[in-house]
This record gives sequence, structure tokens and C-alpha cells, in this order.
Amino acid sequence: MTTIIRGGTIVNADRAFRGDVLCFGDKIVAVGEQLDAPANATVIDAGGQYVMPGGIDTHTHMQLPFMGTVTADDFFTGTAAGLAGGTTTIMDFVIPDPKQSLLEAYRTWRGWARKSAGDYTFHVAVTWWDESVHADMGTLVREHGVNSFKHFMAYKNAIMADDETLVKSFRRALELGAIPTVHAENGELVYQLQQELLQKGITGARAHPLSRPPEVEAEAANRAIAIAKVLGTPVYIVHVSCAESLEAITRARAKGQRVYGEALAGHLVIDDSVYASEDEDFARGHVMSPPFRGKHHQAALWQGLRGGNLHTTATDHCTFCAEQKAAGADNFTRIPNGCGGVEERMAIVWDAGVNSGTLTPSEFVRVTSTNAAQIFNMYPRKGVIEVGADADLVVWDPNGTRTISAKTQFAKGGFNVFEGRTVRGIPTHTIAAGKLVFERGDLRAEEGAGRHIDRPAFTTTQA
Ligand SMILES: NC(=O)NCCC(=O)O
Ligand SMILES: [Zn+2]
Ligand SMILES: [Zn+2]
Repeated sequence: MTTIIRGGTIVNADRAFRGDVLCFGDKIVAVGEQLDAPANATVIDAGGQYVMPGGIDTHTHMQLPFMGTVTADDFFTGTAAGLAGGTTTIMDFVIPDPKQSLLEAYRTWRGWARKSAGDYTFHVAVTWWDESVHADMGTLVREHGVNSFKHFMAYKNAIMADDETLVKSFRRALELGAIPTVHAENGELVYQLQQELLQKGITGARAHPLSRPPEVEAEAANRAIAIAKVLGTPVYIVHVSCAESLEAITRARAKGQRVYGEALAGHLVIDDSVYASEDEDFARGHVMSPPFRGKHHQAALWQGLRGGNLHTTATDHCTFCAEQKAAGADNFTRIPNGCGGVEERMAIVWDAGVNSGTLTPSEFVRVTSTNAAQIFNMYPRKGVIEVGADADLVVWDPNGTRTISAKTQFAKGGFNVFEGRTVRGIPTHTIAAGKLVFERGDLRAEEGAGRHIDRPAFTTTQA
């Protein structure tokens, strides 16, 4: 199958230029001006719009069993929603229960992911430690294309990794040429604050941010960075939500440490006033960890993205419907944590980032796709428009608008944290592995069309 995108402004992280992109099968086979194409080629007229590498969302949770329930989006609906928003690859998480074999959990997630409409790859969480975990990490890296391991420093009595696990797993990751990643929150502190709030009778969703102040996140970020420094490993911090965590990353980077930070679309534009709502369903709909923060934290995150101390944008797409969230109606600690966004991330980052002048189009590509591909070793297969790369592309209309609503979204869950927001800058076409899968609102996602993307180990020690 041949597809040609004619007359676009091609935007890569390093430059933008006018040209056509010719795709054959699932690859880009030519990039240049006035390209010839076979008579049977599908022609997309970009008409001067931007043509960019498909988005990579470094952080999603499709079909995740979590806090006594399972997320509303599975791998088909979640990846399909991503395609509608210009995201062609997701990085999801295998999360073994404590004492569960990593390989067994990995096989389970691979089975669930077979129905994906877009490409996917996995970070594997290390939630406990023994010699079998040490061995399974090796097998995952050498035989299954895994090169990143996740550590939850929060969620005590569930999936929280203690310091022994962090240290041993970071060390093992280094040995294998894999990168450790962390959810940075001090789980013990969260737990104690939660108990105190409940004892005081503060049981509603408004208590959620009170149990997770910025210092809780900053302490864990500093701890993970210090452990990485001592062991000589790089470290990637997921969903950086506050100025204090960003300061920890910035400080370490200034001293030459290889620390990467991820910002979520939600944390970039939504503030903590959502938890003060009288409407408990609405407030519960915004319960995620770390929570939404005060406005000055958003400004800091944008500064981090522009200044190069934050590298990727993601969503932590983890959708639950109102009935699921209501499990915590009398006790905020039982509200399943998580919000959506895989469908909106690209438009939110463009609208708030590029339209405001904070990011250039090339910087947008860098933080929505290229950096993710480079940090997680998928580059140049992903993250760039060049010959030989996967034909994952988004045609972007910088003047098109859309008002976001749960009523019109493709994602499940019936709730949208960006509800009512009108964004300027939207995808008109998404091409995934060479196939036109989204065209002006018409989503043609195909169950099972997505592929697992193997990510080889890094060949050199990176720290
Ligand atoms: N973020 C969140 O609240 N839910 C998903 C799990 C996680 O990433 O912590
Ligand atoms: Zn997390
Ligand atoms: Zn997450």
C-alpha cells in the first residue's frame, strides 16, 4: 500500500521544511519536494499544514487492574482514541502483583495488548525483589524488547517498591542496559497523611491533594535521583507535577547527572481548584496521583519543557467511569486513581504550548515524540520523519479548532478532565504504520493492527 502526503510543512525536532512524504507498506520511503508516486497511491493533500511524526505517549494504563477495579479503556479503545488525537504509539506498563513473576505478568499484558489498534511497548514494573526478579529482568531485556523498568515509590500495601527493591533493581537495570523509571511520591508519608485526614473526618475528594503535597513528591524525586547518582544509573521520573520535583531534576542535570522528566498534559493545564468543587463526581473524576497542583506549578512545568529539564509529555491515561470512582464516596483513599487524556494530549500541548509562544513547532515534536523515541531507544524507527522510519504521521491543522467533551470523545469512561476546553491546533489525518486511520473525525481504527515495538537494550552505560 502506497500513500503520499503532498505539500506539507514537515516538522522534525531539528528543522521544518516544505515537502512530500511517500510511504510504502509501513515505512517512509521518500521525503522531498515534488515526489513521484504510483498511480494507485492514496494521496493526502496537506495543503500547507504541518506534517509531524506520530505522537508517542510514554505513559498509559489500558485495561489496568487497579484499586479493586479495571480501567474503562482496554488496549483497543485506548489506542484507537490515541490515533484520533495523533498519537500512534503508546508506552504502557506491565504491573506484576507483589510476589508475581515478572515474566508471567508480562505475558498476560502482551495477551491483553494484542487487540491494540496502534503500536505499543511496555515498561515493566518492579514491585518486589528476589533472585527470580533479577533473572526475569534479564530475560525481559534480552528476549522481549524491554529496556525500561518502573518503580512505584507510592501505593503502600500494594505495589510500592521499598528502598531495597529500588537499589537492587536500579543496579540490575544498569547491568542490563535498561533505564529505571520512578513514580516519585513518598508512599509512607502519603499513607500517614491519609490516615490523619480520615481520622479528622475529611473523607471527600478534596482530601486527596492534602494527602499528597508537593514535598511528598519532591522527597521521592530527590531520593530516586540520589540512588541513581550513587549507583551511576540514569533515571526517568514520570508525571513530574510540581516545581519542587522539577528543581530536583534541574539541580541534578546541572551537575551532569542523566535525569529525565515527564510532564502530563493534565498537569500542564489543570489546577487544583477542581478538588474544591461541590460536585463530588466531578472532584472524584480528577483524582489522580500526583494530584493537580496550584497554577505556579504549571508555569514551572512549561519552563521545564522549554528549558530542556523536562523531556516528554504523556497522559497517564487511566480511565474510570463515575460508578468506579464512587467506590471512594465515603473514603477518598478508595477512589481509583487516574484520569484520561491519550486523545487530547497533542492538541492540549499544541494549544497551550505552541499557540502561547512557549514552544516552537519543532520543540512540540521534540516533547511529544522525538525525545520519547530517543530516551527509550525507538529512534529513528519512531520520532522522526525520514527515510526508513515507520510511517507514523500526523497531518496537523494549526487553525482547526475543537471543543473537547466526554460526549464526543472516542475514549471510554464518560468523563474528560479537559471538558469544555476549546483547542486550536488539531489533527486532520493520522497515518499509523502506513495506513490512514483517522481523517477529519472519521476514525478507522482496526482491532489488532497495532504492533509490539521491541526496544533493544542500550549498548553503552549511560549515567
Ligand atoms: N496516576 C494515577 O493516578 N493512576 C495511575 C497509576 C499511576 O501512574 O500512579
Ligand atoms: Zn504513577
Ligand atoms: Zn501511571
